[in-house]
Order: sequence, then structure tokens, then C-alpha cells
Amino acid sequence: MSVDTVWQEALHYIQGKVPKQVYDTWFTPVHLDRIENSTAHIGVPNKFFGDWLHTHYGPLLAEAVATARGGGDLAVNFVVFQKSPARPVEPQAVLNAAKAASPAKPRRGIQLNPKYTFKNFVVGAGNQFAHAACMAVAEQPGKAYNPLFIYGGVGLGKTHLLNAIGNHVAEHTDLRIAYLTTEQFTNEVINSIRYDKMMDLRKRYRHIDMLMIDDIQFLAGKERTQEEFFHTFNALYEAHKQIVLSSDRFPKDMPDIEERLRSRFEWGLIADLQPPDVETRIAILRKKSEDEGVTLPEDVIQFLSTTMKSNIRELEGSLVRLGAYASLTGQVITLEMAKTVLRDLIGDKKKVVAMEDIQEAVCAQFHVKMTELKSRRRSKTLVHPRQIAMYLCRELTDASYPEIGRHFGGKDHTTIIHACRQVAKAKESDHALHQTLESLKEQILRS
Ligand SMILES: Nc1ncnc2c1ncn2[C@@H]1O[C@H](COP(=O)(O)OP(=O)(O)OP(=O)(O)O)[C@@H](O)[C@H]1O
Repeated sequence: MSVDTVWQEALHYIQGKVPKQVYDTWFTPVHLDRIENSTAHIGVPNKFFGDWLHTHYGPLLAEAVATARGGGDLAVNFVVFQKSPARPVEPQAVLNAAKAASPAKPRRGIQLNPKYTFKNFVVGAGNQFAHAACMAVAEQPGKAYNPLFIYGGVGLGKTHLLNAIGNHVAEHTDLRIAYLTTEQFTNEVINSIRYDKMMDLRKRYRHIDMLMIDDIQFLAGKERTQEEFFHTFNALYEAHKQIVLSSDRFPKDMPDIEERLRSRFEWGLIADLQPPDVETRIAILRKKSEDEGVTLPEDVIQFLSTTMKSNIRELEGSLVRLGAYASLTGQVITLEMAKTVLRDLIGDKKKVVAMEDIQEAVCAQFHVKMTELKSRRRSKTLVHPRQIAMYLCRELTDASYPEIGRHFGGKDHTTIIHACRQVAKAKESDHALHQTLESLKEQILRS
């Protein structure tokens, strides 16, 4: 079977697995270059693109190509090509998937991402405190702040900072590090229960020197995992071993977490990550475009940094998309191109919308009074519209989380972050909610 035929079949397979927009953005610009020694070499427009594909769709690509060939195990490599998809021109830029997944100094069992270091973390007003705290912990694990609890909204750099600590410690010490997501920890607990291996799990985690757990908010409602984590936490803490946790919300705002755990999260230092200000967004764009070899003219930098405000991942995504588009079409990046290519990401944010208009539209839709919407009452009939209104304020205006909080009767910014996150997550699977949000948006933007 020719490489082209395999690739066509693999694309067909992928189309069935991902939404159309994801397919168009990430899979149409790439191609299968060759298959050699059980490795599929995938041509990508730039290093950043390959990195992103590797992190998000590496396994799917391997599965798709393997299935198209009729089975067997395959690894994937990403090869950067320029303009002509047939010829990889930068062999040194090959991203070896396996290499990329291991830290600079390999250590058994650590799943750190070597891409995330202190060196490539841009420090600005919103993150300098968290950055300094992480540096202190990386320099003196177990001594500076314990536990270190980092919290912040979606895509603001929590995972990056955790990995930066891990990579730094791995490079400079021989400490045993465990870095994992809450989901991985939960799965380990479930498997240990299922196979009666709880003692092994306990032993494993109580003999490490530094434990880092990402997205600890997902412990909510998982009683048995909380119980295990509680004992692990105590054992490590008492032995002066470093614990670092990240969460999208403040401990006090974590529902369904046992009080004894919640209070432990507050024992050490809590450092928050705030959305970056415009200077930091510009600095991040400059750094990333430089690192990735994507030339962004000044007006495009200004445009992106004033349009994509709340999420660094989005900012990065725009850069990748623009870089890919430019390299595929052989054009230089211009402001006009940026506006066209990123149309759907920028969407409706351009129109100036007042938060009061949003609140009124939501009140009318859900038949609640404005005073109720802004109140502290937590009945379900009020919490739902309130969270929707908060989410829309964030989506359709330039207001910061604290500003939105002030428009909702003086609520804390973490409450707004939580609401935005809840609604963003729920709308992925709840079609009715998605429709309601779209119709509200349309209504507000028309008014
Ligand atoms: N200050 C920064 N400098 C450079 N890159 C950054 C910075 N902050 C975030 N990023 C980049 O933004 C992207 C998103 O960051 P990250 O995954 O760490 O966010 P997160 O807070 O863990 O998000 P989530 O809540 O979805 O888990 C990453 O690629 C990261 O490298």
C-alpha cells in the first residue's frame, strides 16, 4: 500500500474521531511523509505545530496510521517541512515523540514535559508571585513553602509551572519526583483497589521526595481517592517532603472536598495566577514566535495581544494557526490574514457590550430578578442563570474576573473563574446549554 493511500485512510479514520474544526485546523495541514522502522514520520508546518499535535493527538495519529496499515504498533515522529510538503528541510528540527516525552535528565517513572521550563516562562504582573514561589520551591524543595498550592484560571500556566519545578529539580538533584494529574492518581487508586494492591501504592508514594499533582480540584466528590491522598499527604508532609498542587480554584471554593484536606491545602503557601496584562501578552507572543521561527509583524502582535486576553493557550493557538497557514500558503503574515484566519477564535468579542445588558438578557431568559441574580442565594434556580451571566460577561466583554465579581454584588474573582469554567465545561456535552448560550449571545449582540 502506498504512503498516500495509507494517509488517506488514516485521515478518514481521524475524521470520524474529531470535530470538523479540529480536523480542518490540525490534520489537513499535515501529511504522512514515510513509515520507517515502525515509526510514522508526519510532516508538519513548524515545530510548534508538531509539538501541539504530539501533545494532543499523538496517540490518535499513531492509531490512525496503524489501523490504515492493518494493525501493529507504531510510533510517530514529527518532521518540520517548509512549503513543499514533500520534502522535510530541517532534519534537525525532528521532534522525536519519545524524546519529547521524557525530561532533560531521564528519571524512571517521571512524566514531566521537558518543554515547560522556567527559562521559557514569561514573567509579568499576573504571575510573578506564583513564579517566585515556584522558583523558591525548585531551589529548596521541602524547605521553602510546603505545600505550595498554585491556583488560576484555564490556560494560565499552572501545568507549565509545575513542570518547570520538576524539570529544575530533576536537573539539579537526585530527588525522587512524582508528577501526575489528579486523574492519574485517581486511576491508580481505583486499580489498586481492584487488584488489591493498596499497600504497593502507599509504599510507592510514601517513598518519594517530591509529589506534584495537577488539577487537584478533580478530587472533588472522590471520597476514596481523597482518603488515600490524605494519608499520602500526611506521610510526606511529616517527613518534610515537598508537595506541590495546582487547581483552578482557591481551596475554600472547592466543593466536595473534605475539610481536613482543604485545610491542609492552606498550610503552606497559596499563590495565584491572574490573566496576563497586555505587556505580558506581548512578551509571551514575542518569545513564542521567536522560539518557533514565526515572523509576526508588530501590528499583528498588537492585534493578538489586545484581542486574546484571558487565556495564554488561546494566544499560543492563534500563533500556531497563523504560522501554519502562512507556511502552507507561502504568504507572509499580515494583519488582514490574522483577522481572516482567526475569525472564529476572535468571534464576537469585538463589539462593546455592557455587563448590565448581559444580566438583563439572562434575567429575562430565566425569569429571575436582577437582585436575585446578584444575591448570594445559592438555590439551583439562581446559581445556573448566575453562572451563565458570569460566563457571558467574560466572553463578551473585556472585564477582568474581579470586575465581573463587582457587578455581581461583590463576589470574589475565584467565584467567577469557577463559574466560567463550569459553564465552559458543561456546554461541551450539554447541547441545550450550548444553544441557550448561542441564542443569548446573538440576542445581546443584536441589542
Ligand atoms: N507566562 C507564560 N509564559 C510562557 N508560556 C506560558 C505562560 N503561561 C502559560 N503559558 C503557556 O500557555 C499554555 C497553557 O498553559 P498551562 O497548560 O500551563 O495552563 P493551565 O493553567 O495548566 O491550564 P488548565 O487549567 O487548562 O490545566 C502552555 O503552552 C504554556 O506553556
